[in-house]
Amino acid sequence: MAGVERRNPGEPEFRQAVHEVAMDIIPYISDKPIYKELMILERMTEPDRIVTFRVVWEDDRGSIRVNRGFRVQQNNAIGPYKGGIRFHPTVNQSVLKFLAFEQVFKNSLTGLPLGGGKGGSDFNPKGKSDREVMRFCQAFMTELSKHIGPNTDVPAGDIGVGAREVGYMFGQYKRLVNRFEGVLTGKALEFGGSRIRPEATGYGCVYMMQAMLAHHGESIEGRTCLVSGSGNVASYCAEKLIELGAKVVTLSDSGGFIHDKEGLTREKLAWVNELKNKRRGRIGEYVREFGGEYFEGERPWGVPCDLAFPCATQNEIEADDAATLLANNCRAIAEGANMPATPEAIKMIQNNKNLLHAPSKAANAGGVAVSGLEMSQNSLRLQWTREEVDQHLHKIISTIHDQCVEFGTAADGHIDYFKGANVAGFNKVASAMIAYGVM
Ligand SMILES: NC(=O)C1=CN([C@@H]2O[C@H](COP(=O)(O)OP(=O)(O)OC[C@H]3O[C@@H](n4cnc5c(N)ncnc54)[C@H](O)[C@@H]3O)[C@@H](O)[C@H]2O)C=CC1
Ligand SMILES: O=C(O)CCC(=O)C(=O)O
Repeated sequence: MAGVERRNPGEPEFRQAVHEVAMDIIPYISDKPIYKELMILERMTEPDRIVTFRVVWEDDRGSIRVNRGFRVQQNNAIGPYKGGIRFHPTVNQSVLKFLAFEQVFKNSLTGLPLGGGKGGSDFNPKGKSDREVMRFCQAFMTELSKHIGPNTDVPAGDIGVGAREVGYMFGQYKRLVNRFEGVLTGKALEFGGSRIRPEATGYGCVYMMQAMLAHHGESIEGRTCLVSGSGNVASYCAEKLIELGAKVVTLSDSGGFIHDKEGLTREKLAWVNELKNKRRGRIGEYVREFGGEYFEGERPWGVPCDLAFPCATQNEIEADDAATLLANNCRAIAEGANMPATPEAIKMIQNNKNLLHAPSKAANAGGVAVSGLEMSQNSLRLQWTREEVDQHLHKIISTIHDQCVEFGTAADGHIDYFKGANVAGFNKVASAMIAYGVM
C-alpha cells in the first residue's frame, strides 16, 4: 500500500479501491510465494495505460467549450478492456482509476473473457440540449476511436451515459472507421444491442440479493426495500423488486430522496423513467404527482427497511448511515452502484454478522456480463431472445454468488462476500498474468 500511495498522490478514490482489495488479497497470497515473487498484485494496481485528451465542442449559442476526456485501460490479461464511460462533472483520473481497477475483478467474476477499463469526461449533461449532447459525444468519440476496437477495448454506459449517448458515439465511430462492428455495448436493439442489457445491472443486483437470501433460507417477497438513485440501475432494480413482491419505498437523486410509504408501483416507476429520461427532471417532482415525502439534500438510509440497494454513486453510505441501517435491523445490502460504501461503513457492517453485504464487484456484475453477451451476439451476427439472455444472466449471477461462498466462508460459517469476490476475481487474472511471464 505504501508504494500505491506514493505513486498515486491525490487519488483518494483509487487508493480506497486498492486498499479494499489488498486487505483480502495480501493474507490470501501470504502462503503462495509465486504471486509475491512475480509482484502480481502490485502489477494489477498499475493501469496498462491511461489516455487523456481534449474534447472541443460548440454549444447552442455558438460558444466553444472545452472538456477533458479519459480512458483508463487497466488490465487485459483475460480479454479486451471492457467498462463503461461516465459523463459527470466530478469525473477525474482518481475516480476513473478506481472504477477501472474494480472492473478488472468484476469482469473476471463473470467468467467471460473480459479485461477491465473505464473512461469518461468531466462534461455535465445536466441542462444541455439534445444537440449539445450529440456534438459533445461526437467530439469525444473522434479522439477515443483511436484507442478502442472490438478486440481491443469495448466501452459502454455508466453515469450520464445511456442509450442516447451510446447511439451518438456508435454513429460517430462507424462514420470514422467505416466499419460496422461491436465496439460499444448498450447499443439499441436496431443496431446490434442485446435484449436485457438496459435492465441487466439492476436485475442482476436483485438476483444477487435473491441468491444471498436463498442461501440463508430467506426470500425477497414482502420485504421493505430502500433504493437510492433514479437512473438506469436504480429503476431496473426497483422494477425487479416490485415484480418479486417486495415493497420499494425510496428513490433519490443528487438533490434528495423521496419516501413513498405505500410503495412504488410499475406505473409510478414508468412515470419516474419518463421524468428522468425524457423530461430530465428532479426526483422531488414525484411527491407532487403521487404524494409521499421529499427530503431535500438527504439520503434514504434513515428509513427503516429490510433490504438496501445503493444504486446512485460512490461513497453514498457513510459510517453514520451504516450505523442507522444496523440500528434499524436491515438484513441485507446489495450494491448496485460502484463502491457505494466508505471503508468505515464497510468495517462497521462487517463487524455485525447479521447483515449480509454483497459488494458491487459481485452485485452489479450483471451489467457487464450482458455486455459480454452483447459482444458474443455481435460476433455471431445474432440476437438472442429476452428469455435466453435472462437465463444466462441468472446463471452468471448464481455462479458469482457460489464463488463468493467458496472463497469467503470463514471457519465459523460466516460468509464475507467482499473477501469471496476479491479472491475469486483475483485468481483468474493472476493465473493469466503468471502464464504470460514478466511483462
Ligand atoms: N449502467 C450500468 O450498467 C452500470 C452502472 N453501475 C454503477 O451504478 C451507479 C449508477 O449508474 P447508472 O444508473 O448507470 O447512472 P445514471 O446516470 O443512469 O443514474 C445515476 C443516478 O445517480 C444519481 N446520482 C449521481 N450522483 C449522485 C450523488 N452525488 N448523490 C446522489 N445521487 C446521485 C443520479 O441522480 C441518478 O439518479 C454508478 O455507480 C455506476 O458506476 C455499475 C455497473 C453497471
Ligand atoms: O457494460 C459494461 O461494459 C460496463 C459496465 C460498467 O461500467 C460497470 O460494470 O461498472
